Amino acid sequence: MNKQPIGFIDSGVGGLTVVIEALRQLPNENIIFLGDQARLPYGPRPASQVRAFTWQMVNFLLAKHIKMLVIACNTATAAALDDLRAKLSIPVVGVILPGSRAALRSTKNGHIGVIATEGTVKSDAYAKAIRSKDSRAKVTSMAQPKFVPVVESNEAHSAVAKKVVAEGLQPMKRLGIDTLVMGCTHYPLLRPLIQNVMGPNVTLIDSGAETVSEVSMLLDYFDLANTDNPNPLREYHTTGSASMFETIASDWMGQAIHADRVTISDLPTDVVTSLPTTVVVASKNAGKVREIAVMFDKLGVAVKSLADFPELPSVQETGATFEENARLKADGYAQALELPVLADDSGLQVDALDGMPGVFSARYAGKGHNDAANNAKLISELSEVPADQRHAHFVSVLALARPGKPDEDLVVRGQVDGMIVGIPQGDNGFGYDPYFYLPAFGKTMAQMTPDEKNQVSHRGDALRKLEARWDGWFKG
Ligand SMILES: O=P(O)(O)OP(=O)(O)OP(=O)(O)OC[C@H]1O[C@@H](n2cnc3c(O)ncnc32)[C@H](O)[C@@H]1O
Ligand SMILES: [Mg+2]
Repeated sequence: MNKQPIGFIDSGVGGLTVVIEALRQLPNENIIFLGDQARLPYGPRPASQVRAFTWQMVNFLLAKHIKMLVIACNTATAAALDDLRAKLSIPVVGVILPGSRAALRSTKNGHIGVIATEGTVKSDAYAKAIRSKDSRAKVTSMAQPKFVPVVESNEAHSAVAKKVVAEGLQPMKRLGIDTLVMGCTHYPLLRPLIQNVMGPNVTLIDSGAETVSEVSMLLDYFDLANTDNPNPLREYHTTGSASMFETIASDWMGQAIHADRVTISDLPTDVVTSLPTTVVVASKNAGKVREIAVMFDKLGVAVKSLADFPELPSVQETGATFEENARLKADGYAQALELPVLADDSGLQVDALDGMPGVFSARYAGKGHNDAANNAKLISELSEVPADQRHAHFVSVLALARPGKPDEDLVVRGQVDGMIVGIPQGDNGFGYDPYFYLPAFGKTMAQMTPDEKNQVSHRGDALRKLEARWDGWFKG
């Protein structure tokens, strides 16, 4: 379960058609909406400018820690979806593909009409998406530049709207289409008028509603759904007039809506780096990566490990302390990958062995070392030491590094105390776990479930310290 909000953006109020559907289909989700009414309409603008505006809105939402982004705007989807997907690691959902799929499901004669803004029509995004699924489909697209201004000036129910819609759709009527995609999230507000002009034999496709079905599926797929939320968050922001937004939104959503104004100059111009959406755990030890991923999963941050970057040269662990090695690994990989990197350097310190194996824990057995060989050496070194004098400590030092800032790592240390037993017990965990006995729990670390281990272990201890500080460190 993930309690972070889902972010929705649109050029204006039109994207609320998607939000309304989200409220219906996903009532437990926290929702933040931003409409860029001050710079509306997006339709006639060059794609590069739409992309730049879209990024500003996205940055605003990233700073609010969204777990998924919905581009509730066809023009912005056509201009920016690929770019956003390439650079963000939260799932990004656009409106064009879901709308295209629905149109293909609906059409019987294979001729689909699309009405959209100039930008969307020019991009040919619907025709491309529809034909990529069915190359025989015939798609006729037409720009309707007057529809968005009618909706945004709260005229959707007026005689003006009726005239604009009737005139705009005349050429569409003669084509023999049986399905019409409302390829702009503003258009569903004009739905009765559009249906009236097109007649009962043409099925209207509301891309927004289809989009929410896709959102719902992705929430399940990425295990991001919020299943228990008695007081869901509903936040509405506009770069234009809050009262105008409130009037249209309240009328349309059938309830009083409160909106906040965000001035354009307050929209971040750079990609927000306050909290990353992906962290690379710089470890080749799968056991460690599994334990660390638990915390980031909870924070909604995607985790990659060195296994995802097989070409990367290894950083040598030449330090004399856990901290030195953790920093070497975190900094080395962060500079190479240009991503935030978390490294763990950890090990076992046995009092009777003067703190050995310590930083040599992974390679204690020397050449050809592995867990079994390391454990065998440990037991042989301790063969003369009585059971009640085998005090030992697991230590984990975590270093979090950002590219370009090697001197500013966030470093935390966790520890757990126990005893080394002569007979291994338990199959969980990794490394020295079957020999590390915790008297207070009456079992070894390898007899604990992953959850239990995380609650008592050196790494769990360090991760909790990291979690408490990492937000401030990133923003600082
Ligand atoms: O350096 P990376 O790639 O992260 O993986 P590694 O296994 O080499 O990791 P270290 O250099 O930090 O060495 C830590 C060793 O200490 C041991 N160790 C650390 N944490 C442990 C844990 O939670 N349970 C059991 N053994 C652990 C284990 O043998 C590890 O290989
Ligand atoms: Mg190592």
